[in-house]
Amino acid sequence: MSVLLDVKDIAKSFKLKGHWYHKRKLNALSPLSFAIEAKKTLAIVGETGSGKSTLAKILVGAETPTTGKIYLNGQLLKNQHFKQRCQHIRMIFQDSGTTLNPSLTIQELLDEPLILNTVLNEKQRKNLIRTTLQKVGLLGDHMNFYPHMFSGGQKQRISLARAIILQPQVIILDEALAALDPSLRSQMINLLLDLQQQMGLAYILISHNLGIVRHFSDDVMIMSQGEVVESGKTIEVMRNPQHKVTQKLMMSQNFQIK
Ligand SMILES: Nc1ncnc2c1ncn2[C@@H]1O[C@H](COP(=O)(O)OP(=O)(O)OP(=O)(O)O)[C@@H](O)[C@H]1O
Repeated sequence: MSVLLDVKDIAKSFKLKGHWYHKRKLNALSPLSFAIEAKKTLAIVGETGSGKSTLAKILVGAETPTTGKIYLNGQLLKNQHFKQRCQHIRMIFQDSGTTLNPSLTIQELLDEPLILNTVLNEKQRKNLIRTTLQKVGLLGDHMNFYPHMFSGGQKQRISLARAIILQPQVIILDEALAALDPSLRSQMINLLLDLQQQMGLAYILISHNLGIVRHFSDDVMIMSQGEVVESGKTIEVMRNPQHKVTQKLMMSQNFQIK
């Protein structure tokens, strides 16, 4: 398998407010590199403030890295090409479902990215919206409904439909499964795994929950204070955690693999 997303030496520092002769900087991310293949999932785990969201924002183009480069299919992603970036790398948040604009129908919500990013006519867009809703386990006719007519789990599926409608290659799941109860969560994980195979997607899973990370990811990166302290195959890292941050995380969740 060849590399889909190649992240090389990405770092980020924020300038903090201060006197002009005493400007302070916060290093949110020290230079880090990783690569993901299609149909694979990389989990990013770390305590609060470890830099996970900053990294995710850089990947989707919402933050500019201080240094480093990102390649998708061998092509350098330019920071200013936001449209190209958001077509290929999409993000779903924990509360994505609740942020759906309540005054728009599902059809209008899913039509927005298509109008902005494609040259499809109205009929083609409507057909694509119908098939995308079916792909995420909803009905084509749900396009005429409003967000408040859906449950939390269904709203998360609508966010997923919005994320996949432009046929992206990478989806970042930022605690996207955290708010779901265990049975809805496993349904959503199975759906995500099916879509991964069908569409050749790579996932980046940001999660605090080591149970989800173990079930869902192939590889894991453990972060602390902006640095990757441990990384490797999820099962191997969890069987034999080397770094004290990983060990502490596992102990705090009473998590053990024999
Ligand atoms: N816009 C910003 N300006 C200044 N500092 C920032 C900014 N965004 C993030 N930071 C700082 O960068 C560091 C990393 O933050 P980040 O949100 O990436 O952590 P995180 O691992 O996602 O945490 P959480 O799990 O709580 O979301 C923190 O110290 C944070 O305060």
